[in-house]
Amino acid sequence: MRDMTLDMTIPDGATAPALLACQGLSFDAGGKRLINDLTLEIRPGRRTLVMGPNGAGKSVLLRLLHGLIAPTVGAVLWQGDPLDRAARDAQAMVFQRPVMLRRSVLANLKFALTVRGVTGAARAAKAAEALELARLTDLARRPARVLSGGEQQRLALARALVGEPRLLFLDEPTSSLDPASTHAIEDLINAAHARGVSIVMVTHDLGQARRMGDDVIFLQNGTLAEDGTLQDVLAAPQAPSTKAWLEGRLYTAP
Ligand SMILES: Nc1ncnc2c1ncn2[C@@H]1O[C@H](COP(=O)(O)OP(=O)(O)OP(=O)(O)O)[C@@H](O)[C@H]1O
Repeated sequence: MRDMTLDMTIPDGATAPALLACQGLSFDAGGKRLINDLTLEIRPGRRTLVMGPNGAGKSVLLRLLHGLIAPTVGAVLWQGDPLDRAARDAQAMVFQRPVMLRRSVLANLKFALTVRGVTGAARAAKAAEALELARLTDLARRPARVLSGGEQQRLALARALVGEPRLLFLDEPTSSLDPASTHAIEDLINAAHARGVSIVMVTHDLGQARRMGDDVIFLQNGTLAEDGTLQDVLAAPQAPSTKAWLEGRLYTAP
């Protein structure tokens, strides 16, 4: 895992240049425009939440930002340059339902390290450290697929973090977990954030948003309804759709 001393060099995300940015980003599929003319920035050292109603395009946006799908119009920039292999290697993504190798917990972690070129004693040490961090040491030899949902998600996070990403995408990582497992995942995410990992997370959970969010991006029908600091947006939402969503109402365009 990352050296704690690195924390001292992390710039204040509120003023630092964007880690990720896009301008006029659009994505079409199935004859529909799913993401429409999005311009936004992800700032380093921040926990950015992506929120909005079902079908707003949150998952599609995450896949675009992570380079899993290519935009129809526009480009995603990583520190000002087009997304390339090196930029993608500096990122990781955890999905709502993690996909595990049909091998042990430890083997899943070792595989992730091997893919990143970490082998031998360094791999063993990093895998052990990740097991400890995710509180999975006692389950190291268990087949990953028999773990509970919460344990699997802790493993998915540990597996994402062994690559020491600078940016971690999370797509509703706790939506199928109970409160205790949710807190364990939130603790892991916050520990990574404290070590300097920037976070972009989709969530529907306002309580989680209040616990975890620095910035927020609100989507509505593939369009940016509103973005800003979470505090500002929660205190005084500007877009009617954001206001309706926060009040638990169905938004109908005027
Ligand atoms: N490859 C695709 N082809 C056609 N339509 C797609 C494709 N991928 C996503 N969609 C559609 O795009 C819309 C946005 O999907 P997306 O999964 O991003 O929504 P979301 O905001 O993450 O929703 P939820 O909160 O329900 O997870 C949906 O209507 C979905 O059916």
